[in-house]
Amino acid sequence: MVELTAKEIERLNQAATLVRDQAYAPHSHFYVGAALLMDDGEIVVGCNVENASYSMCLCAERVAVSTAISSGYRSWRAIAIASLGGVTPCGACRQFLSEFGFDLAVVTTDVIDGAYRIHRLDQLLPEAFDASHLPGHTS
Ligand SMILES: O=c1ccn([C@H]2C[C@H](O)[C@@H](CO)O2)c(=O)[nH]1
Ligand SMILES: [Zn+2]
Repeated sequence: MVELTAKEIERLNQAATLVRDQAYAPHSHFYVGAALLMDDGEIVVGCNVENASYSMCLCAERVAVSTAISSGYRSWRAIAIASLGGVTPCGACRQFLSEFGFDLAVVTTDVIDGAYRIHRLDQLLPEAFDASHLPGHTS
């Protein structure tokens, strides 16, 4: 399991909770913030972005990952997700996150009282499909 210090967890939860205020969620009114902890200690955030064409809604986790990739990052140690109830990522986001490694700490935080749980991505996505299943893959 990725080791996180209490300070790192606090910084991540704060960043995820703060960016949640930027969420664009006029349809569901379910506001989510996500924060990724980079290997260099930087934090990259994202919030959910909804659309009147519901299937186009973007989850906070995928926005954060896409922002990190666009900023030149390729790996990170942890993600915190702040929401009402401290929900775990949807199936699509579990798959999206898994592209960058299964040894990821997933911190799910309830914005009401700050209570959080720490999971590991491979626990949230057992028997995952990944690049090793593709034809021509070696190793
Ligand atoms: O882990 C989650 C779960 C849901 N949502 C968003 C998607 C949609 O905008 C709204 C309701 O599903 O919440 C996230 O961003 N992350
Ligand atoms: Zn999702």
